[in-house]
Amino acid sequence: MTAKSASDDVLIVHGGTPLEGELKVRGAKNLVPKAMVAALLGSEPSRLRNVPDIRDVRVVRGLLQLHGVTVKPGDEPGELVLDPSHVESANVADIDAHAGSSRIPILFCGPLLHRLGHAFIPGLGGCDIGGRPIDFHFDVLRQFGATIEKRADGQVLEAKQRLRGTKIRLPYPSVGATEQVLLTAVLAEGVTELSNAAVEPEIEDLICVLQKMGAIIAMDTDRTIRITGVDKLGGYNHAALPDRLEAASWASAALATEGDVYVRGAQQRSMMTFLNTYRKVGGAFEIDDEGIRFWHPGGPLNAIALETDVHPGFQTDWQQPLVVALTQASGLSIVHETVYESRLGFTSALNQMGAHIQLYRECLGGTPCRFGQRNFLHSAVVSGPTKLQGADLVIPDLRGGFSYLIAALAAQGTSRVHGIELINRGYENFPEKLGALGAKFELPNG
Ligand SMILES: CC(=O)N[C@H]1[C@@H](OP(=O)(O)OP(=O)(O)OC[C@H]2O[C@@H](n3ccc(=O)[nH]c3=O)[C@H](O)[C@@H]2O)O[C@H](CO)[C@@H](O)[C@@H]1O
Ligand SMILES: C=C(OP(=O)(O)O)C(=O)O
Repeated sequence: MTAKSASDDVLIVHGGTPLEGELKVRGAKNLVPKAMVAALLGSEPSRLRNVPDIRDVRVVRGLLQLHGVTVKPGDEPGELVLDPSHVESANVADIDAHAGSSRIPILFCGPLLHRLGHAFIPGLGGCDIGGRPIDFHFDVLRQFGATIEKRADGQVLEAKQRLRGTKIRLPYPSVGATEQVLLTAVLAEGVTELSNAAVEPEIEDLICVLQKMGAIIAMDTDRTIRITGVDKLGGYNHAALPDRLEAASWASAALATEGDVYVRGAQQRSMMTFLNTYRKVGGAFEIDDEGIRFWHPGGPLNAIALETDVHPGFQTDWQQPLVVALTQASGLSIVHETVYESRLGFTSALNQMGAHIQLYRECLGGTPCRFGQRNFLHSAVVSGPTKLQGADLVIPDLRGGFSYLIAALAAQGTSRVHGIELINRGYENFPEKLGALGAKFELPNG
């Protein structure tokens, strides 16, 4: 931590007050930037509604503008109008400067190859929760007919002729690689068959966007997606699905602080697995047409065994916030992280606050995963309940950061949470939302 980040980017939290009240979640961080990239494929303007003001959206907006797309606010709040009539090459140094902390630049490959015949992809950002290779992406792009040249500052891709549909089997149902295939196959010549695809709700919503543009995409029940390439796509008018990851984060905060929070926009369908787990832990919820109320019903919480997985399993981005609530459950909880090999490092700071969390290299869940026997501390035993005490915390990644906020809110005493700018990557206006829920905090430089 530099002296600058220590003093400029800090939230001082006075813990011990239950979060109570209402907030609204808008469009999903893991859909909105991708729908914005999809607009590049169209020959007409697109309208995207329910767009949150988060850093990943700002990064993609900047990258689209660098490539000649005009991006303007629409008539209603949270609406963007994206006009791709004049797509052009961008200066490599500018792309590098704009790519920032996001992983989305990799998804520009297919659309830029279709529009310009070439693309430059800078080094990627995103959360530091594992190696996060992009080998699947480049393997599939080569199968479509692209050539890829690795350079020190990024990758240069070229399509000498129209990309061709192909038959692909992903080694693992990667969200990003599935989106890469979708965004490339829709304008490729002929049919693409993708098996072992990811089927997260955000992917289904991206498919809805592409279908509105004129794409032909069929989803089978066995993780197979068939795309019939078309010659031209139009624009879309779409309201992004709400952010189920943010909704679950606030639900976990309600549980850990013994609070009661209504999350307007939260949807049962995309959160079913989370809701089942929440109920097993002892959290209460009530669903209506506008959102979901989450609360701690009093009494002890239950320890559980939890394994993260691809959809429809327990989403890995739900894991870190819920672990804070598990420190308040009676008994031993087991957490097996099977999506990212290094997503449990954030627990050491929770231990400094008084939690008892022990990490293991073994697969402690029921299913052996890719990380077993490979020296990754990817399983945890959480022993609770433990009282948490305020501490000085440095945010390691997006969800880890929100977890530290929850821990600081649940703890006795005062915490200083450093590096809160990272949270802006995926949580819109979180200080305002905390304020509306009655949290006691100061933003000394805000
Ligand atoms: C912007 C966005 O939507 N981010 C989400 C997306 O990330 P992202 O799309 O990066 O995640 P992936 O689903 O691709 O990654 C899953 C696993 O596949 C591995 N892998 C992936 C690609 C590849 O080329 N090679 C490879 O080995 C990764 O290292 C990881 O272990 O899905 C993740 C899993 O639901 C979520 O946690 C992220 O919030
Ligand atoms: C891991 C995450 O995002 P990203 O893929 O953008 O790093 C996340 O949202 O928790």
